[in-house]
Amino acid sequence: MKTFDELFAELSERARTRPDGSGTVAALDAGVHAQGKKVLEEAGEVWLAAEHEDDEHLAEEVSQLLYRVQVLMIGRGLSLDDIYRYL
Ligand SMILES: N=c1c2ncn([C@@H]3O[C@H](COP(=O)(O)OP(=O)(O)OP(=O)(O)O)[C@@H](O)[C@H]3O)c2ncn1[C@@H]1O[C@H](COP(=O)(O)O)[C@@H](O)[C@H]1O
Repeated sequence: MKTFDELFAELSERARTRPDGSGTVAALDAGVHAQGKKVLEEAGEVWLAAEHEDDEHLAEEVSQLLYRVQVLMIGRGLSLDDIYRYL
């Protein structure tokens, strides 16, 4: 189990060290267009799960959306503070 900030730190480290076999490195290399499509895809799955699935399934979909948003943020070079100053 990890928090939003801990996942962001882990993904930032993946971006920095680029370990073999990392899905995050592949997602970053795919570029902002592919990253944005993933965000939209996961957002749609969250919406559908909220309407039709149980809490467990919904929570899993939300976790995937958060992951995809973090990949897009790191791809564009945004930090957590860049976001938090608007919350
Ligand atoms: N939290 C996640 C996470 N959430 C979602 N995903 C990716 O998103 C996929 C699920 O999304 P989809 O529904 O689009 O499934 P899919 O279409 O079969 O996936 P793709 O073929 O598009 O990859 C998963 O198979 C993962 O590839 C994640 N990949 C990694 N993490 C975490 O990120 C960290 C770094 O991971 P690596 O970079 O892979 O080492 C680790 O802590 C992981 O647990």
